Amino acid sequence: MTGDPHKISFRNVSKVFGEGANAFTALKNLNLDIADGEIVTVVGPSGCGKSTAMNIVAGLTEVSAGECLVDGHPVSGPGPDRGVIFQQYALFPWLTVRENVAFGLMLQGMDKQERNARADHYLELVGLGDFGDAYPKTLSGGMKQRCAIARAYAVNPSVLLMDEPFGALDALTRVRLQDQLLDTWSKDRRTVMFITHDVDEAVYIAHRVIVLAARPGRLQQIIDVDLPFPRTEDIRLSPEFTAIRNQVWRAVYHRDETAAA
Ligand SMILES: Nc1ncnc2c1ncn2[C@@H]1O[C@H](COP(=O)(O)OP(=O)(O)OP(=O)(O)O)[C@@H](O)[C@H]1O
Repeated sequence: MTGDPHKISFRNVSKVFGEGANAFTALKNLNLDIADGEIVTVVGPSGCGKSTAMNIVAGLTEVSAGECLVDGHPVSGPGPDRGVIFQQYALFPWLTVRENVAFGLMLQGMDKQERNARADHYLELVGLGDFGDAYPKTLSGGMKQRCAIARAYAVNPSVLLMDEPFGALDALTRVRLQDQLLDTWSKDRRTVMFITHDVDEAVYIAHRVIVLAARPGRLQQIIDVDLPFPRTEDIRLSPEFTAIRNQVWRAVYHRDETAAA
C-alpha cells in the first residue's frame, strides 16, 4: 500500500500522439481523483480525450507525461483488476455465450466446472441465465452487450471501465441496462468510469460527471450529482435531475462561464 486513498488518480497526465509537426495533444495536464466505489461518467465533445483517458487507466495507452495510479500504483499495463467494456461487444462468435463469459477465467487457469459455474452466475445476474448455450449471432444487440458486461464482471475486477457501452442500443434497452448496472453496483460497489455522449445517461448513473473540453483535451468541469440512490424513474423525471442535466449540457455545449480553464 502506498497510502493513496483514491482508487484512480490522474496526476498531471498528458498524452501526445505522433511526433514533430504531426504531434497532437489528446490530453493536457489532467488531474482527477476517483474514489473507491464511485461511479463517474465522462462526457465532452468528440475528440476531447475521453477514450484516451480511459485507455490510460486500462493500461492500453501509455501517458506522455504525468502519472496514472490505480490503488496507488502506477499503471504499467492491462490487468485483471480492471475490466474494460467497449461499445462493440467484441464477443468471440465461435464460442457460446457461457464460453465467452468464462474466457478470461480460462486464461487465469480456473478449471472448467468452476468457471462455467461462475459464468452462469454472472449470466443470471445480467438476465441471460437461459442463454448460456446460445451463440452470439443469435442474440440481440442488448443481449450481446449484457454478455460482454457479464464477461467483464466474471473476472471480478475492482474497476469497471466502460467506453460508450450502451451507445449502439435503442433508448429503452439503454435505460434497462443503466438500471441493471446500478442494481449490480448497489451490491458490489465497484468503481466505475463510464464514457457516454448521452447527458441524461451521464447524470442518471453517476456520483459525479466529468466534463472534458477539446483541443487540447482537458478538464472543463466536474459536476456533482447530488441525487439519492437507488435512482428511479421518479428521480429521472424530477426537477432536480433536470437542473443537473441542464448544467452538464451547458458545460459540454456552451462552455459554462463557471468552467475551469
Ligand atoms: N492512436 C492515436 N493516434 C493518433 N491520434 C489519436 C490516437 N488515438 C486518439 N487520437 C486522437 O486523440 C484525440 C482524442 O481521441 P479520443 O478517442 O480519446 O477522443 P474521444 O473524446 O473519446 O472522442 P469520441 O467522443 O469521438 O469517441 C482525437 O483527436 C484522436 O484523433
